[in-house]
Amino acid sequence: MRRDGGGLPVTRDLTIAEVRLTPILVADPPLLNTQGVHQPYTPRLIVEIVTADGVTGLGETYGDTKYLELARPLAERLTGRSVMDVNGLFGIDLAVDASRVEGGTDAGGLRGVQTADKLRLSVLSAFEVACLDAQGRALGLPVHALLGGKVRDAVEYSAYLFYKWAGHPAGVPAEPDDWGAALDPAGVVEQARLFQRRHGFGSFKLKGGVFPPEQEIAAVRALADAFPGHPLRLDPNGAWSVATSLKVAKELGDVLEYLEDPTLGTPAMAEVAAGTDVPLATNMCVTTFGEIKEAFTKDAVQVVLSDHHYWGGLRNTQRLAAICAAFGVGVSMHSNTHLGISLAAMTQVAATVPGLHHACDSHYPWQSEDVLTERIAFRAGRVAVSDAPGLGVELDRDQLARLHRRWADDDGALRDRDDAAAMRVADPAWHTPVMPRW
Ligand SMILES: O=C([O-])C(=O)C[C@H](O)[C@@H](O)C(=O)[O-]
Ligand SMILES: [Mg+2]
Repeated sequence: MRRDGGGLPVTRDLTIAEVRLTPILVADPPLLNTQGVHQPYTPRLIVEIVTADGVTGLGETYGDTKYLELARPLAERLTGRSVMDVNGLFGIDLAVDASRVEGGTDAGGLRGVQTADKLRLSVLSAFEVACLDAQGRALGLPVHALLGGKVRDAVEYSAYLFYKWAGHPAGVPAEPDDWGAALDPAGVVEQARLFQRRHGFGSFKLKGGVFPPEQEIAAVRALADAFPGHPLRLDPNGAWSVATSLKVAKELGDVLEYLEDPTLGTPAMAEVAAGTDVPLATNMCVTTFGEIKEAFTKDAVQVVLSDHHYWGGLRNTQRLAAICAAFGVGVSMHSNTHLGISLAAMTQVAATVPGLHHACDSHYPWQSEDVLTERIAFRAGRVAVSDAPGLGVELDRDQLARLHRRWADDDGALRDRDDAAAMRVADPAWHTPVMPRW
């Protein structure tokens, strides 16, 4: 903190002087889910908020077109506002065209209802994180201190296992990956061993809904044999009927920490919850504050996966966690594909949530690329909570420019996530399956 001649601290000028938005395309392996497969590159948006003092705060969110179309006019309205005025940020009317969103099919991301307000929050979250990062850098405080202080020094993450091909289809421009194929129980266990060797993970989540339930039951059994006593979770993104969900819960009840979104919709989840003691988790039927009352009064879910991107930032994540605690519902953390800015933000807010008793999801190990000068490390499956000012990360501008050029050079085919379109490259007859599939 600079001081004047009399030794008194000089207040910083935290007025927003500039906002920079950089859409990028990030390499992604051929990860399979119930909608299809990940495209070779996924869109993300990097937000920079620069104060009159020259302090730059960083944020990150989805980079698909519908998010960009909201972020751009928002960015133009921020100059002259203070990075301290985060409440004011959420009061800005973004005039979301609901017809562009509601009722839209979820072409990728598998994160529940599509609403105008959720789209708005998914954009604002990146600006909130950037404001908090700027505040912390200007005041010399970590973001967790701005959120009330940390209750843990490290945040545990879960190995996010996927069925995957060895590589993207022949002829498709893509970055190679060194994970190999995982299309059966042995492949899933080998992938889990790699996650453990590389990052020390002790908790394992399998993305299911890809193969018939019997095969996924066998894969989780193989994981339980390979990692006895370790927390395991399975997530088919609503691919099963109530009856199938109950069958899987019965078969795996002795080894599952929780069963995530076995079926679609709160009523069906409530039916499954009434028929099993296996805790049900969700990032599909409770993804907005408006969905909490029905789900909690029906005991449809026992764990809600937060996600600061679509819940509307770090402070809303804390609010969600407090509501979950009030109802005796657990809280964990969801992940879509993301980079280090978001991992830093996830870790800062997770550090402040007392009732966080489940390892958080993160796709970060799948991302061979990042826009930071230094990758964030998992050690013993945990990320140390940074006490550096702000988020504690620095932008690698050369990397940012390279990934932006990839986005600029794209003909539009990859600027919006579409797992079904990616699958049709390998299987032209593929269409997003009607749920429930089994
Ligand atoms: O937990 C989840 O449902 C997800 O992370 C949804 C994601 O879209 C995941 O299925 C993926 O990235 O393929
Ligand atoms: Mg999920």
